[in-house]
Amino acid sequence: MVTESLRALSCDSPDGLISIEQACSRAAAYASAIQEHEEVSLSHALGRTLALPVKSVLPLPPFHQSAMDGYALTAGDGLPSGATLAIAGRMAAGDEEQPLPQGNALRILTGARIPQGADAVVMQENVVSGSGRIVLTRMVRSGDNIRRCGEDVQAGEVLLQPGERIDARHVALLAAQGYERTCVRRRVRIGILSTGNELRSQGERLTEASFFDSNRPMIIALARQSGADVLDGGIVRDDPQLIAGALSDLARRCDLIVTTGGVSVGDEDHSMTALLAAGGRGETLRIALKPGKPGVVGAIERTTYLGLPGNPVAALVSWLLLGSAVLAILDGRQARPLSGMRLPLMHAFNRRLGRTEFAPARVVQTDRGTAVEILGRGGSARLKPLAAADGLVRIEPLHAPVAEGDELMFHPFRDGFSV
Ligand SMILES: Nc1nc2c(c(=O)[nH]1)N[C@H]1C(S)=C(S)[C@@H](COP(=O)(O)OP(=O)(O)OC[C@H]3O[C@@H](n4cnc5c(N)ncnc54)[C@H](O)[C@@H]3O)O[C@H]1N2
Ligand code: MOO
Repeated sequence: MVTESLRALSCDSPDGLISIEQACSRAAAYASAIQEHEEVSLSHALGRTLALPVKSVLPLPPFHQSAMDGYALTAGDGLPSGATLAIAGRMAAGDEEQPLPQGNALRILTGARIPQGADAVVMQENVVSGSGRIVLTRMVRSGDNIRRCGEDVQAGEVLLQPGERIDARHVALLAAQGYERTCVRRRVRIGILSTGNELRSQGERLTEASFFDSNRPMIIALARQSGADVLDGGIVRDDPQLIAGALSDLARRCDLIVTTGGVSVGDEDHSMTALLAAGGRGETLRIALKPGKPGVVGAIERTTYLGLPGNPVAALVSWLLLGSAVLAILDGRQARPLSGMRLPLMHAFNRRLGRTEFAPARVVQTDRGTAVEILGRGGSARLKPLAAADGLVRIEPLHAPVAEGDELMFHPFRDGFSV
């Protein structure tokens, strides 16, 4: 096995395969951050990237408030179980403050302002009430069940940094501060086209040797999931001049152009030639990645170019890795690694050493707990296993063969699937 491993490695290394990290930084080197900002209402902020820091204008909570339904009282150095207090009034959330006479308690509900003089709230479960009074059944201490003004957020502190991708949690924080609008970066504009004489758009008639383009709809969907505006460049035939024309046209209107197909070594692989003919610059990559070995990265003036492989699973994996690195730069964000967890593989998986491999996999429950099962092994052109999978497993270059029970990193599609 060792001899076979060494042979596999020595085959790959002279090929000059670069690591995923090197490929991502090569791709990212052709991108620079979009500078334009715009103001959007909070209801349109989801998925957008903050352009400026957000400072708090209010302490949160804005006043001392009750954390429980119960009774507000003055505990001082502590009120023992058995202490009896008259109920002097009632305050629900949103009510004006009521006076609290010394030695009394005030019926109080969660979220209500703590009245002057009170320093604790006793939960209603910890009293016996009746005839307008309460008897404590537990010791009550000063500070019990009170949310203090500013304990969450202090006025004037920086709450969110530029580059933060706004999700529901950030919307909640901005809303709690009373912000109606927020300043975000302009959406990234991505032009997407497919190359290949064999490809047809949905609705077109298929010939004997043609089939429907699935990459462009997939990349459009992925780009939209990541919050970009998309320009659909259609299908372009395998002709370097035609592809160059389409690239020049998109370069005038987009921050990033993504093509699929034509990045390998075949006679009809024209991405690099077309990029140069369009006045661009760039390089062909050969990455220690399976699927997704070939790729072209570059730029036409200020527009970044990403040429992804034609095989659909390869296109998807390359987009998740290279696409996310480029988008992070364009959008002024930190590139986030795909989220994931380690899970055991439920079966052995034989493979060659040398490349990082991503494979569609589903989560299964076995007698020994949660595990993953690889689907449609090795098929970088197969869509059905991809659609049936819960995510991708990542196998490291030197992990071969993979034994049953070996732990692999599993990246679920639902989190981190948009880049
Ligand atoms: N001699 C070699 N041949 C190949 C190598 C290699 O190293 N040496 N690499 C293989 C790998 S790995 C991949 S991945 C592909 C990448 O090829 P291209 O990016 O040049 O893509 P094409 O040849 O144009 O297409 C590959 C495959 O994918 C189909 N395809 C293309 N576009 C679409 C689309 N929009 N929707 C659906 N399917 C698409 C295309 O018909 C081909 O079947 O090269 C290997 N070859
Ligand atoms: O690496 Mo290709 O990208 O196997 O499908």
